Amino acid sequence: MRNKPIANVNADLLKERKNCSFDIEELTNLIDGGKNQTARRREIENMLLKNMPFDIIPEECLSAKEKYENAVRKSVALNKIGVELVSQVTKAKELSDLTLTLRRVSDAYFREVTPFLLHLGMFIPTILGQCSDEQVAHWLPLAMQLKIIGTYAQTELGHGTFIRGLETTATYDERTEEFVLNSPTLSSSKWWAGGLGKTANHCIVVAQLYTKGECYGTHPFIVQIRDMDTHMPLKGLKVGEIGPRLGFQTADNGFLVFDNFRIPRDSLMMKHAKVLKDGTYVKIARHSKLTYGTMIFVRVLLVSEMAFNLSKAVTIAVRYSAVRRQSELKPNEPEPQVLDYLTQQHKLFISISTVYAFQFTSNWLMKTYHTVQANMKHGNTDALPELHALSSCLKAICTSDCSAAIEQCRFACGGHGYMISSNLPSLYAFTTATRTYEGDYTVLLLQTARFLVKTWEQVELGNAVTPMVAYLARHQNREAWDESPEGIIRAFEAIAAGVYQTESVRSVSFGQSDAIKDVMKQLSDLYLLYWSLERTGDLLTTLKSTLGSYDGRVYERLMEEALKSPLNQEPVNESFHNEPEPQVMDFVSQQHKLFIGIASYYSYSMTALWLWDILTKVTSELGVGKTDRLPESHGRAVFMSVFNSEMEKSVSSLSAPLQAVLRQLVELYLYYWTLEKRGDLLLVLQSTLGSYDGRVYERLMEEALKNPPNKEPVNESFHKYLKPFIQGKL
Ligand SMILES: CCC/C=C/C(=O)SCCNC(=O)CCNC(=O)[C@H](O)C(C)(C)COP(=O)([O-])OP(=O)([O-])OC[C@H]1O[C@@H](n2cnc3c(N)ncnc32)[C@H](O)[C@@H]1OP(=O)([O-])[O-]
Ligand SMILES: Cc1cc2nc3c(=O)[nH]c(=O)nc-3n(C[C@H](O)[C@H](O)[C@H](O)COP(=O)(O)OP(=O)(O)OC[C@H]3O[C@@H](n4cnc5c(N)ncnc54)[C@H](O)[C@@H]3O)c2cc1C
Repeated sequence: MRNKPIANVNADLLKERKNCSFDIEELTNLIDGGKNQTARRREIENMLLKNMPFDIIPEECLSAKEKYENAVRKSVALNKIGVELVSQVTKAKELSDLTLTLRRVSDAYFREVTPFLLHLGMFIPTILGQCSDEQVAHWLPLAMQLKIIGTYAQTELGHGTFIRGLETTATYDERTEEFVLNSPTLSSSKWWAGGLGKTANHCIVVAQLYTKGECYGTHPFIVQIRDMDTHMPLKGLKVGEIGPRLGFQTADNGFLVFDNFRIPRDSLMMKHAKVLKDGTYVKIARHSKLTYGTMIFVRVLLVSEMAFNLSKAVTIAVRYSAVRRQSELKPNEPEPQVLDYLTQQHKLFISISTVYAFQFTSNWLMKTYHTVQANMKHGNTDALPELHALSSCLKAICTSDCSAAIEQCRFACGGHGYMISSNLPSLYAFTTATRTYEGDYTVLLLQTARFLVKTWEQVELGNAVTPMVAYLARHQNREAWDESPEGIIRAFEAIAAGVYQTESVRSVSFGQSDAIKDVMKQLSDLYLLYWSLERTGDLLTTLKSTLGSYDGRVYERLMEEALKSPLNQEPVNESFHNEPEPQVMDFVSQQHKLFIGIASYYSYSMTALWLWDILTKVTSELGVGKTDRLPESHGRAVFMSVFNSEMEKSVSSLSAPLQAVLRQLVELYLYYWTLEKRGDLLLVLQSTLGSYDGRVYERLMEEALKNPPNKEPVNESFHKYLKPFIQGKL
């Protein structure tokens, strides 16, 4: 693991490494958190790697059954050493460093994941976060020493996102002082829990708690599911593996069905609520969502997990790009390294800076998490809503960006990137799942939006808000976003970028050499510039805001808009009489994801027919242009115009309703891509720099003079605040 000299290193790689402008060891220390941490990490890694058995046949060449068995074999070997190491540690910081090192080694050890992932990642954290002190004293040593192996079964066939809709019931029977677990419907079957299929003998089960005929909502229970000796499922349970999936092949994700399965009263995890022997329900928590605590913890963890997984993918792709040579640029000269192509750098360098963005943000987020936890120990839950919003938003964005970036890394490796042995497909499969599990991307962004809207209301009322969202109250920033979902999301992206910038500057401000500082600054700038270019359309959008209009008629405009709402077009909504659960198809965000697929299908089929006739012409046209973006726009324009015209030709003989549907698809395709690429469109069409007459400087000045702040020589805030402040009278 240490940078030992290795024989037969590729000459191009050696050359690239010699060009490095900074000391690699210094950067390694920065990432690890200091020299001592680097040394300790290497010591543990070397010890583990020396003592662990390796694969004889590559994991990917085994059958599903063999893969699972091999994963258990390796997990046991790793955990045996892990338990030993953990038992030697006394300080909390050492334990957290060790746990991270074990997690990272485990990552290098398994191409897929260990079946113990949920035990370490959710079972133990839930014991810590949801059990009473006595329960922790009982369960934690058993779990830490792996005397029991647990998992976390919350999701059911019918519900993952909507936790309050879970159907598994835990009904208290005061005669026997037991809870009775039942799965009343097929859709209430627990589904997905990692390690449940074959490995775990204990399980945290989230179920609706009933006592004395009342339902008190979802609560976590700790439940033994298999015999400790025979490992057979206990009577009253149906348990198994859910079947092949994308990635997670060795995680043995499972299902679990209860049939009048009895568990003792103290199986209820009683930190936040308890049920007394006589069945009385006692609420302890000061915040109703404290039972969701493990999810927050894992969302926080995932930011650093994404940094790590992307760092692996981009290291693979950058090394390979240095080695790979392709195309003849000048006759009789060597083919260039693909890393030298600007387009290749465009694909890869953003991933490098993203790794640092995620890692610095993750360090900060973890600190914030611990601070909020410490406050909650003293009964103060004030910061929990913001932590929830922040961890939801950062989890959603980093998992989504990470899987997209890993896919870019794979593209950057051409055909060989498709090979399982490159590890890029496995990295992609693992990270793309993170976008869904522990809270779906869209759903978590909507949670954050909910928090931002509430904060915005406070800002409007002139009330104080927390420092993280204080920018909402500043006039200039208010103009940088609007109240649309994209605007709200963008505002939070701005926070993430801001954290990265301040944290990276803080982390490199002492100790580190100028060379490292320069590189970190470049990476930070790249990240900010990349995203401001990616989101040019958003940045250029006009305000479109009821709150930020020039004339300040905020309340009038809010009322006008409210009256336009379809909900206000009928005095009583039908949900008053009847409240069906919505189909996910009814969510506009879901339709946004799906309908473009239908429209694209028709667009591609129409264009394919047309393309067949004029293949040669199109091929030469697509060759025009020097960057990725122009041909992409060109290709899209071709799809749009062909789809539009060919569809018109072919629908004329169809019935009117079908014609209408097909025309809607054309419109959807055109509008979708207009919105997706509005940055490109606005840059081309509404630019001071790209006008037909080339009067760039004149136009820049004209635009500047139109700027409202230039309409008055001195702003009134000078008299109100700045002057008294300067004169010491404030
Ligand atoms: C290796 C693989 C491992 C994978 C494992 C898994 O996937 S395990 C399975 C992982 N599964 C998932 O991750 C499932 C994802 N689903 C969920 O997390 C939730 O069901 C939900 C958050 C979407 C909605 O929950 P809901 O319907 O109960 O809530 P609501 O929307 O009606 O909002 C009411 C209020 O509650 C607030 N609030 C909400 N959460 C929190 C919180 N944690 N803290 C603090 N506050 C929170 C919210 O802001 C709002 O506040 P306001 O505005 O009234 O002041
Ligand atoms: C690899 C993997 C491992 C997992 N491991 C575990 C585990 O160990 N334990 C466990 O309990 N669970 C586990 N899960 C389950 C996971 O937590 C859920 O799949 C996840 O929370 C999403 O829920 P869902 O599947 O019900 O999706 P749904 O909520 O049904 O989502 C379907 C679509 O509906 C949309 N949608 C849903 N609600 C809304 C809304 N309110 N507004 C707008 N759009 C909405 C979503 O955006 C999505 O596009 C795992 C899942 C995976 C993929």
